[in-house]
Amino acid sequence: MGVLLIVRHFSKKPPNIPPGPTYIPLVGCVQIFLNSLKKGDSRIVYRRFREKYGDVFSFYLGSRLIVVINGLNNLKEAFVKKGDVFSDRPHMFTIDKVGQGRGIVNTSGLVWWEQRKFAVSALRQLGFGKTSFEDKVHKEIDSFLNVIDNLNGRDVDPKRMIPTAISNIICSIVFGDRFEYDDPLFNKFLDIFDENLKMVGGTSFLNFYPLLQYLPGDLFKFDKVLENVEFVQGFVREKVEEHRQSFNEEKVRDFIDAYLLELRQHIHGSETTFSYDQLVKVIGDLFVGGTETTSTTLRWALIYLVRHPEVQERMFKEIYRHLGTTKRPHMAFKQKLVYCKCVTLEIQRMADIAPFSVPHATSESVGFKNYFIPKGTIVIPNIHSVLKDPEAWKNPEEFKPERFLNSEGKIVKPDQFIPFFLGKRVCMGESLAKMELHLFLTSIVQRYKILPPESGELPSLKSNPGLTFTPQNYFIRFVRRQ
Ligand code: HEM
Repeated sequence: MGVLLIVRHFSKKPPNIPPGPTYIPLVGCVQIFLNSLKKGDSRIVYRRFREKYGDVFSFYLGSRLIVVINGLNNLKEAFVKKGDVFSDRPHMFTIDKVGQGRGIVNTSGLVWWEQRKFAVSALRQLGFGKTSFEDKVHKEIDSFLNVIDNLNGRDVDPKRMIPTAISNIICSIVFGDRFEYDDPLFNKFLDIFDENLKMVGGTSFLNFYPLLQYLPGDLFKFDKVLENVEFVQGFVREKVEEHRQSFNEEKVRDFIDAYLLELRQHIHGSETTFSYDQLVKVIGDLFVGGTETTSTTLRWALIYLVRHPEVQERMFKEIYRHLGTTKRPHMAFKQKLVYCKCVTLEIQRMADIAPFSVPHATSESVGFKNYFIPKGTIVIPNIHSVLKDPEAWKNPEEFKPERFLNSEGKIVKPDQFIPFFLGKRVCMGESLAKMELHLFLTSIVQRYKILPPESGELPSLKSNPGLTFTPQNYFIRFVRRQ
């Protein structure tokens, strides 16, 4: 009888929620469950559901209601027009354990608002994404090109060297320092990030079937994830302590100093969300947000370039015409490199690395498109439905940088170009990411031809679904231009 009552309780749907597939109480939608189990590509499942149930559909996983929103206008209506309601993060077992209600990426309400507002303003003051910041990126590009030079055109999998360069840029903003490529601690750091990104997909079952946490052993590797997070936080805490010892409020060196200064201003004030523990989480968020995304995009970029030598040559000709082979491709020249800009845009559209953004949640019950969405519902923005919308992009699966050029040779960027998403949670690192992508790609193409490996095997376009959609491992060669 008790079991029947529990099952009845969990089978009761709120009235008028968006349509969707049937589900088994406590298990949820079987298709989604099986797809998660075999780590399948949700883009395909969601496309089928959209065809059947419309632009706004819902399903259950475990006993959690999930709503998926498709199409640019609907995304704007939810995340911009009704952004106050659609911008929370969901409470979930793993996120709450890892995030502990701190930082930016996984928080909501006052903590999110204060920490994000401060971080955006501090990063801007430190020159984030501005021309004054460029030198730091160029310095990292120099080291990166050095590593490539030393390969002498041998086969290489760029999987490690790209995140090394990109995370070093975040290091220089946050810690005021960078690491050498062979620094053992830094490499351990990168290994741990890698390991956690691989394991985090498996842990998501705990969010929908929380009773699984009581199984003996570390079946979902979640204890290992927490151990890794603790290691990284320990390292960050040490850096914060070093900064505290040498802090001089007249000379703000980096993000940690900026935060320490802010903390001082709150010492005698009223209640505040600023604290050392918050700082450690915010730094973690800047690393996770700023490393994996840009690195993955660059790894995809090399794949598209090696598969499209004609695009490389057209980029090189444009760079050569304006800069020759030795002048650095500074941001000041970006406006001249119109075709190169189109290539970067098309790479981001095609790579579609965060097809479902980061899950949102409703902060209160809300009416949307004649449906009812209860408070605390998980909401997934389907960015993929917009970046590959056939009504906005002709032959959306075709790699075609010229699609961004109008008949006068000027760049036109349709509203559907939303790889950084939109609304209140829009990516905080957009300006830095754009700078990094432009400078890395133009610097690489200016100096090398990117070729398939000796075996001639072209890198695959298949992706590994995960937190971001990453390419499969591949080898290429960088051969210096004469
Ligand atoms: C090509 C590179 C990048 C892409 C495609 C990208 C994309 C995104 C997307 C889709 C979101 C989620 C928005 C949402 O919650 O709906 C996001 C959030 C975020 N991004 Fe990026 N990002 C990139 C680079 C960066 C960089 C370089 C940083 C550096 C600091 C960064 C920091 C963040 C942070 C902190 C958030 C969380 C914002 C919040 O929750 O309020 N991202 N990004």
